[in-house]
Amino acid sequence: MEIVGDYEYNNKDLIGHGAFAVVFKGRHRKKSNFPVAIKSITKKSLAKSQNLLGKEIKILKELTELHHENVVALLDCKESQHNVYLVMELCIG
Ligand SMILES: Nc1ncnc2c1ncn2[C@@H]1O[C@H](COP(=O)(O)OP(=O)(O)OP(=O)(O)O)[C@@H](O)[C@H]1O
Repeated sequence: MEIVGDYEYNNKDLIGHGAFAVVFKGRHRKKSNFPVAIKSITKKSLAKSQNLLGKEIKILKELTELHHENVVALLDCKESQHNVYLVMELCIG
């Protein structure tokens, strides 16, 4: 299991990938019935897309403030030596 703050994911549980990130299905470490999506961005690719990521975090934070059922909330942001992680509510369907 990979640990991201209060959350964890298994490398096998890949959901998808976008222009600069891979997204895994994960969960809260203490609440196993609390599923999340963990977006992992390598710092290498960050160098190319720093502006894009900055905008995405800003927008996600603003949207999270709305507490709207149709808007995915950003739960946490963490970084390791090589990666930046965005922990979000998991969208199903
Ligand atoms: N919160 C989430 N819940 C469930 N699946 C998600 C979530 N966020 C992303 N995904 C899945 O991971 C894939 C990649 O997401 P990501 O945000 O990296 O890229 P994208 O939005 O598809 O494209 P781009 O990189 O161009 O913005 C998505 O297509 C989706 O299938």
